[in-house]
Amino acid sequence: MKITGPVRALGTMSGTSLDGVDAAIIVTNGVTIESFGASDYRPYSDTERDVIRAGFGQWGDLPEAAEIVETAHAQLLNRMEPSDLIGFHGQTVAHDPGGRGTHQIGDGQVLAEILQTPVIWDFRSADVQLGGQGAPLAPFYHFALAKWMKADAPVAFLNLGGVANITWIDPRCARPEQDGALLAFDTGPANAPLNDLMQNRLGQDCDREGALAARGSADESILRDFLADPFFYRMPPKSLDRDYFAHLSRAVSDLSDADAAATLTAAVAMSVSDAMQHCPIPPATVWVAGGGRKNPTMMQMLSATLDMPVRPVEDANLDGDMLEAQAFGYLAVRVARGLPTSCPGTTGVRAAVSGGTKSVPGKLAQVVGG
Ligand SMILES: Nc1ncnc2c1ncn2[C@@H]1O[C@H](COP(=O)(O)OP(=O)(O)OP(=O)(O)O)[C@@H](O)[C@H]1O
Ligand SMILES: CC(=O)N[C@H]1[C@@H]2OC[C@@H](O2)[C@@H](O)[C@@H]1O[C@H](C)C(=O)O
Repeated sequence: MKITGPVRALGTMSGTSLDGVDAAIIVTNGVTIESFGASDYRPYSDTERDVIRAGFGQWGDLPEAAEIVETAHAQLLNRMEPSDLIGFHGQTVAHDPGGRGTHQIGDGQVLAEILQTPVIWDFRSADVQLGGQGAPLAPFYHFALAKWMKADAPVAFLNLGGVANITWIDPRCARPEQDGALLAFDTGPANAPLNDLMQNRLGQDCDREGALAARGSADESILRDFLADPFFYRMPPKSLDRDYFAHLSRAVSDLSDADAAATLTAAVAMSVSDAMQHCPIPPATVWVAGGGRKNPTMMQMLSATLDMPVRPVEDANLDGDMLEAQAFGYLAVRVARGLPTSCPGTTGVRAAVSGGTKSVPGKLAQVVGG
């Protein structure tokens, strides 16, 4: 497929919180954003979630979990408008960039056959093979968003999913792979330890609206220990496995429910605040996407800890639930055009690289990047 102008790309994301699959249309030439299209969501059932979660931390084939991921995507995408190209992230089950690599399940060729549409997938492997972290990959999309927003001074995007990641952008640069245009890295936990606490103690999926944390007080000594973790002493780019900070849920085991939730919520704000020291200059605004922006206690703690405005991306007319899905639609178009999807400033890769594998209906997968 030769891309000369804007195409309709359908991007998908099945994130670390395992709530379900997001899908969103974006019209783009892989450089500028022309417009946003429809989006939709398909939750995983409890049984599906349990099967996928059982695969977390495993590096081998997970046929049952992979089929669940493929089927959920196929059901969701089949009920959406057709597109020219699909960007399929898959589901991350294990991530160890300095060691065993990164492992996303779900086969793009299967989706290409079912949906009769070209699919770009396996976005992270080429980056890891070239010495990168393989994550985060949304930063090249954040760069396009900063241009779309007509930002004229550095801004940051903060994604609060299971893990938190930040992208610092200098929109005065012409291209995202240019030196000094982007700095991106995972900052620490977002909702994963808090969700685990809510599940284990109260059988709830999350601290809805931050109501529990709002009633508690954060434990300063646990937070001090948390910030002493070697992860915070590493220079970016750096990335995290979802469960790297799982021990934090155990560290709060002697606290009341409310104090434990407050401590885990404060840990998110403290680690984002710690991350700011790496930004070349402070961003004018921190634009927040991901489920954590719907937690008012988390947002208040962030505002109290950071020295700049912290605003949900909705204030810029964006959909904070769909940013990651849009990102993988955008990146799919870049891969199809051979444009880079990561660079030293975003993943620590040796040089800018165009990752991804392309599968077309009826054909064997062919690597187009790397
Ligand atoms: N109303 C709400 N109140 C509090 N927390 C919420 C609310 N809505 C969503 N969340 C939190 O956001 C999480 C989902 O966030 P999101 O969908 O951004 O994660 P993800 O995309 O799966 O993760 P990642 O970006 O790490 O892959 C939920 O698990 C929950 O913890
Ligand atoms: C390996 C992996 O799937 N990482 C995810 C995860 O979820 C958030 C954070 O950790 C980020 O590094 C990444 O996802 C986003 C979409 C990214 O690549 O930009």
